[in-house]
Amino acid sequence: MEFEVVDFWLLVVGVVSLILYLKWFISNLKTSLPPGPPNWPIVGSLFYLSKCPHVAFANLAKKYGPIMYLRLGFVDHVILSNSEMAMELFKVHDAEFASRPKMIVGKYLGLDWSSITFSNYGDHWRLLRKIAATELLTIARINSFEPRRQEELGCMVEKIVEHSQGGKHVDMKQIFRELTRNNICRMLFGTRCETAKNFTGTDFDEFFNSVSKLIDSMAEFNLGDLVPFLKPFDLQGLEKNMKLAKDKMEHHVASILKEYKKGNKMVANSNVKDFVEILLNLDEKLDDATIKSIMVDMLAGGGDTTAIALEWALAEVIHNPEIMNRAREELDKVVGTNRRVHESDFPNLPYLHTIVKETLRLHPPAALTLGHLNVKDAQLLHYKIPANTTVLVNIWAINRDPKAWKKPLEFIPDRFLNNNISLSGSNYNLLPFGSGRRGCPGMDLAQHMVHCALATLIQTFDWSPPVGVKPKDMNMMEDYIGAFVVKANPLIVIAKPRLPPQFYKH
Ligand code: HEM
Repeated sequence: MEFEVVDFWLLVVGVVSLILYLKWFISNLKTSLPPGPPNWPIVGSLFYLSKCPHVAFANLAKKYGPIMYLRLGFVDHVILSNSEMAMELFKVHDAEFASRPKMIVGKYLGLDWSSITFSNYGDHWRLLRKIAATELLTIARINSFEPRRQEELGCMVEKIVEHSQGGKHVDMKQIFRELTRNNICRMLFGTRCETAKNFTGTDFDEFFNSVSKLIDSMAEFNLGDLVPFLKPFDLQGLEKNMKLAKDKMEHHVASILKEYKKGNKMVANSNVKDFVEILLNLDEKLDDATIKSIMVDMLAGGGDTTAIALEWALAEVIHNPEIMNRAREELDKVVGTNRRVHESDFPNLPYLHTIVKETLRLHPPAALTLGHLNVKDAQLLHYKIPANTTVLVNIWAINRDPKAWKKPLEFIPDRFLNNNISLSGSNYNLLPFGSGRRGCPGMDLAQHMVHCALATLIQTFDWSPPVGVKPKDMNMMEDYIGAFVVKANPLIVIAKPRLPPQFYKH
């Protein structure tokens, strides 16, 4: 009898243990890490990366799938490479993955991780995003700066004429950089970069060069970020250079801020409010450090990204003359040839919109999102994502996914005619500005700048590739510099004025 009772209880314990084990086993199976390449001791999967990480990740994804785990040094990374996975992140788990990895570059470019871009998901970031969304980058505010953007376009047109005198080739990369940098400076503090120099001694070429150096260091995987015990040694010398660049960058924004605080607005009698003025007069009083970090966000986020998009857009329409002709026909029909195109014409220029969308699909300046980080253990689909994983979305791979786009490597603006696929991040097959709460707050401004400049260029000049190069033979190769996908060869072209002389005087 006793034996029977013992047997019974042994059986119960055995069955319960088996059930618990099976449950644990199945749940572990269900929440394993995503698949990925082998991880070697210390270096992890670093060997699989190349100069163009977005291309390396896209190639690895062909083997391991659209959600992939890599350990880079000591840091867990997950790479998402298709629209389903992007939707899973941005729509289903957006808040859980809304923090940022504490990368060394954030200390310098993000002024101690205090900028919108580099700060963690929390109250400070929320306040800054709110200010950006409700005070600085609203459509009404963007529109209030249209006269300044038009003046800048006038300067750009004049410069192109000057540079192309006698049939000389024009370096558009340089021209676009100046245009977008001046546009952003004029929103921040009213004046062009050169004028700011006369006013405060601020050398904005030096400022932007410092920012570029800091952004360049983002493109290089910093060993100090990946292998924490190597951080103090700064083996690549990156941190030393970042500190130098940050000191210059901060000095320049501080000198502008100082003038404003003394009551010296740079453009007297203007009824358009500059960003710095707005930031100094908010109901929530901001300290200088916060104002400086927002200034850096705008100057760093908005300058070169937009210039790169413009360079690709103009390169593609010169490379595809039939597209250029159709865009010009549309402009001539809607705007005519008696006045320059205005931003108010945009709703009537649907073909122009398709060119901009197609440019940002095929050539998204930011190939990867910035790192998204989960502070707690989380899941994406049924995969386990350990706390403090850096999640990157491969925008470049998604925008050219053959499952989502027909002939994905061809430049076909028509694919956006008669549909309302938008660039705003609601279509997960097209994510040049990211999506969700960490998506780009400057996307409307960027689109205004690109549309307006491209329309003006197509309206006012005839364009051709350098002598001896046919449009179809133009070099459209990509390179990855400073965390951006740029044209490997700067766009150097021939521009011939096509309208009466008054169009070219500013
Ligand atoms: C064609 C131009 C631009 C492109 C392609 C672009 C793209 C992006 C992308 C992909 C992100 C990262 C999203 C993520 O991590 O998920 C981002 C973030 C950001 N962008 Fe842009 N951007 C552009 C223009 C601008 C402009 C004009 C500004 C401001 C004036 C700006 C300010 C920012 C800021 C502050 C962030 C960080 C947002 C956050 O962390 O909350 N960007 N942008």
